[in-house]
Amino acid sequence: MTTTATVTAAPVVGFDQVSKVYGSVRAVDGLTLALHPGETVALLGPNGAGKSTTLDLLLGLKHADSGTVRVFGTSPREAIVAGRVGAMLQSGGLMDEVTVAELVGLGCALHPKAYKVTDVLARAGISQIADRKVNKLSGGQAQRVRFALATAGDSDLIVLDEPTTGMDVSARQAFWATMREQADQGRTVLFATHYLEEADAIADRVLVLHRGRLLADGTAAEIKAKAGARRVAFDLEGQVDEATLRGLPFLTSISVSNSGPAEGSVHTVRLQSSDADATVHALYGLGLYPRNLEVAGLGLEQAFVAITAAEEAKQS
Ligand SMILES: Nc1ncnc2c1ncn2[C@@H]1O[C@H](COP(=O)(O)OP(=O)(O)OP(=O)(O)O)[C@@H](O)[C@H]1O
Repeated sequence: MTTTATVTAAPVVGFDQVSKVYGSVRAVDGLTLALHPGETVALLGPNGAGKSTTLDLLLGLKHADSGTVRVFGTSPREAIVAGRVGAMLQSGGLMDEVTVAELVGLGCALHPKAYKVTDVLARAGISQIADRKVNKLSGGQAQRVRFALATAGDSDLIVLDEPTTGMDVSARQAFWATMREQADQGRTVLFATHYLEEADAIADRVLVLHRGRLLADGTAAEIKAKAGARRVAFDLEGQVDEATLRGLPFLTSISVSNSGPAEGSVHTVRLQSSDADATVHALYGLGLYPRNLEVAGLGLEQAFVAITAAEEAKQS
């Protein structure tokens, strides 16, 4: 992978024991992490986990109560003034009474390493609405304008807070194709999302935040493995005693649905187990004959739910 980022010893982003407190809420709690050049990193976490606060700290929009935030080895403000960071935040921030072209033109004018306005509009897929007033845009179009502002110049780090919320499927695909190009040119991309399939498909690295702390940090495959559980699915013919199935060892969840042509003829069982081999062994031990048996790892979404639920259980 080529890199346009200046090679320095400092990471692209460095958080060292960073905390941010609102009253009694520790939105970010002793967070330490480093992002490296060329990485595409997804920031995941349930509502209120501290994702937006983390991005605001990184962009210098909020200040840490303790710890240090460095961006390219400098303060966030210095990095932004130098044009090294492009950002797309969740909502607000678009001036109403200007056209799309005027607003993007302003974004370009403010960027020390700006691209041509027409190129920025084209890349974000908004050339055709360039003359439209910003307050007349649909939600998905407004997101594209925010994306255009985040890519108005040649930044080394692009920060995106829930960038595809409100975009339709094709807009979302086009958005990620553009983002991939940015990453392939060596830029570091950090995005917060609730769409776990996007994180799975796009990110080289996934950070899971929970109550302001880093709960997991690795590739999507590592996060899935960390959840430890596997999915098992099979069909059972004839009458099924659900209570017996619920007694299988190592289950973390189970659902039984009627899937045959006649009521009660075939049941499809889907379960999660922390030891799938032992669960399946016990199933045969009950004298049952599972058909169409499938054993698979967890998807990122299921792994995320399992990891955060386990942490909730530990803390309560
Ligand atoms: N300005 C504020 N004043 C008080 N509390 C705040 C403020 N901003 C955030 N919080 C609280 O800090 C915690 C973290 O919020 P944050 O918005 O960073 O989470 P998030 O992970 O981005 O959530 P979401 O997925 O819902 O966008 C939440 O409990 C939130 O209520």
